[in-house]
Amino acid sequence: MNAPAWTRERAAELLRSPGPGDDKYRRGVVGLRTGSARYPGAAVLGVEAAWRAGSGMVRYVPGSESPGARSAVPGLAAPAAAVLAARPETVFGTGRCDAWVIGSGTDPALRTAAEAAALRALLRGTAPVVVDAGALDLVRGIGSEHAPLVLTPHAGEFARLAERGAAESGRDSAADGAARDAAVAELAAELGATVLLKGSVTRCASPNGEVLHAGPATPWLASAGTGDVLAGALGALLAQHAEAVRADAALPVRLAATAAVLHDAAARIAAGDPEGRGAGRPITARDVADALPAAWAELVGRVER
Ligand SMILES: NC(=O)C1=CN([C@@H]2O[C@H](COP(=O)(O)OP(=O)(O)OC[C@H]3O[C@@H](n4cnc5c(N)ncnc54)[C@H](O)[C@@H]3O)[C@@H](O)[C@H]2O)[C@@H](O)CC1
Ligand SMILES: Nc1ncnc2c1ncn2[C@@H]1O[C@H](COP(=O)(O)OP(=O)(O)O)[C@@H](O)[C@H]1O
Repeated sequence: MNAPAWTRERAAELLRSPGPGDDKYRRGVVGLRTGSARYPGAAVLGVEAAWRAGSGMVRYVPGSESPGARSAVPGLAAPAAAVLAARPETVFGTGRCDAWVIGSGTDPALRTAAEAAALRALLRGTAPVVVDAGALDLVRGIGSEHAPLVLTPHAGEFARLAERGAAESGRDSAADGAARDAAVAELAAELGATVLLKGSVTRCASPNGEVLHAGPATPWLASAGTGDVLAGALGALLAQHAEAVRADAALPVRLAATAAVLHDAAARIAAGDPEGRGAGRPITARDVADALPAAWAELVGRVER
């Protein structure tokens, strides 16, 4: 049986617009502990997307790196400086957060013990956490008491996490779609976490076996950094619904699929590819983040395409 497609209409129902009783805190505070000396750009992309997907406040907390951590290029700005330059609205340092994004732009091989402990504390907290890229390996072994988690692996990361061969979880094809759905649902059940497997079709599974499809997305999305944008946007949506997420175990998988639909809608606008079949023009991850507000308006029906 095919998993249901998460439609634009269903996604729009979860895009929460502010009302007169809102303030920046009530609208949702998202914290990002992402990026590194090696990958400062990933921090910028996630922060940008978190703002552009409707957060009331975005906090950025640089991870602690060993003194020997090397940037990819000597003299490259540290992630916090890059975030500040790109988005001065961002609030730096710790404070109350309704949801977290961790792992984007980090390499587990370079992680310090102090950083691992700080990330495990978030994973064992109460605020929902988007677990991306270099933090995915921390999920195994945190125990059964943990925050609502949404893991966002690409196919290579999924294969490592699920301890499967890449061929089993790699490229999208209709023939093995059902097997891939089953593999994503199995991992979600095993880890007690929502799993969002990125690809042309993004597959989202809840621990209780619900699987939703978003896409196929515009193939222009297959570009470095767009996953960092997705993680930031998903963090924003989780922060906006954080209280409901703690009460309703079915919500994270729907928010994950909503983030994927919003992300694709932004990429289609940026690329000039409304049908999502590869018409239009090349885009960058930053273009996708910049188009999130227009995609939001399009989904909630405030503007024509
Ligand atoms: N501007 C930036 O700072 C950017 C930083 N990035 C960060 O770079 C780090 C490394 O991420 P990567 O994904 O490149 O490397 P990884 O080391 O996680 O995975 C790449 C390996 O997985 C395999 N693979 C299989 N299926 C794949 C798929 N569908 N997509 C990608 N790889 C697949 C590749 O062949 C390759 O061997 C992450 O922390 C990521 O967040 C990237 O997001 C790119 C942009
Ligand atoms: N062929 C494709 N068609 C449409 N979208 C794709 C395709 N391949 C990848 N994507 C999307 O592009 C994004 C890539 O994310 P990811 O692999 O994490 O990249 P990065 O780590 O460089 O940010 C995901 O949202 C994924 O769903």
